[in-house]
Amino acid sequence: MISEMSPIDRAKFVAAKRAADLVEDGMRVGLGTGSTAVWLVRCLGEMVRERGLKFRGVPTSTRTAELAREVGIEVISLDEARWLDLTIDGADEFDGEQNLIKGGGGALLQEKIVATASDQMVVIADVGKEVEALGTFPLPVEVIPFGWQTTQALIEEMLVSMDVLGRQSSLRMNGSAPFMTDEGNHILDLHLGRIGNPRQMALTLNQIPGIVENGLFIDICDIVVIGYGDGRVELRDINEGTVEHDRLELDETENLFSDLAD
Ligand SMILES: O=C(CO)[C@H](O)[C@H](O)COP(=O)(O)O
Repeated sequence: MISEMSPIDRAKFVAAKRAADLVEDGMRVGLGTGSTAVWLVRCLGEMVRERGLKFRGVPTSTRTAELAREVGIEVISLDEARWLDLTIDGADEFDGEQNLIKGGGGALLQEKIVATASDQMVVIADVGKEVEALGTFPLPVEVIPFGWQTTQALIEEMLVSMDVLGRQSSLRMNGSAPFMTDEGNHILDLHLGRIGNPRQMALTLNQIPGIVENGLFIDICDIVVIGYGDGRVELRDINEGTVEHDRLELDETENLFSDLAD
């Protein structure tokens, strides 16, 4: 029931629900990873089952692929799709230019490949993800396991040369073992505090051997759909320069939530 949802979950849900309405018959759609993306996939599954929506989804992780199949979405690989109409995904942070930090769920590599192969990337996020400058959320960097400590040392040296204040990094763990991505890599989380020049940071990081990809998404996101705990939704389109306001009626949301929770 909606009353049992925390404001943050409600905010994630309404953003996901609004973004699901952007999916049209015949589209090839990238499906993100994370708790907000879970709502998206459930909403889309409901639209497939109840309204006969016909689209094909390209998941950005094995978790999302499993859920998508479970809710009745036709799943194809990126190579089958080749190019996508739309990707809808969550984010850990977004700034006023719609640059992002992603990878909190460890799926940044597939997420970046899929988003880059899309005509449009739509981010769904609760309002708490908006920041003035990226970097409060630790920046995830995917590294290959071979020599990861050397890669970590090179990253820390690079941060010193870039005069970045926060230079600490930590290997992401899953219990007592290093976290493994879908590609069998590790994640280093960089505790930077504030990233003054995200574009330069993204380019410089990717020049270090051993780094597969970093979680900075620069100039990739076209639309951000921001959800609020009271059911309000704001849709910002950076290319069109438009801002649209909407509100999901809580009764409607409540019904959807209890249906989808089943
Ligand atoms: O980048 C991601 C996964 O790699 C997620 O999109 C990001 O972590 C946001 O997750 P959530 O919707 O659970 O807050």
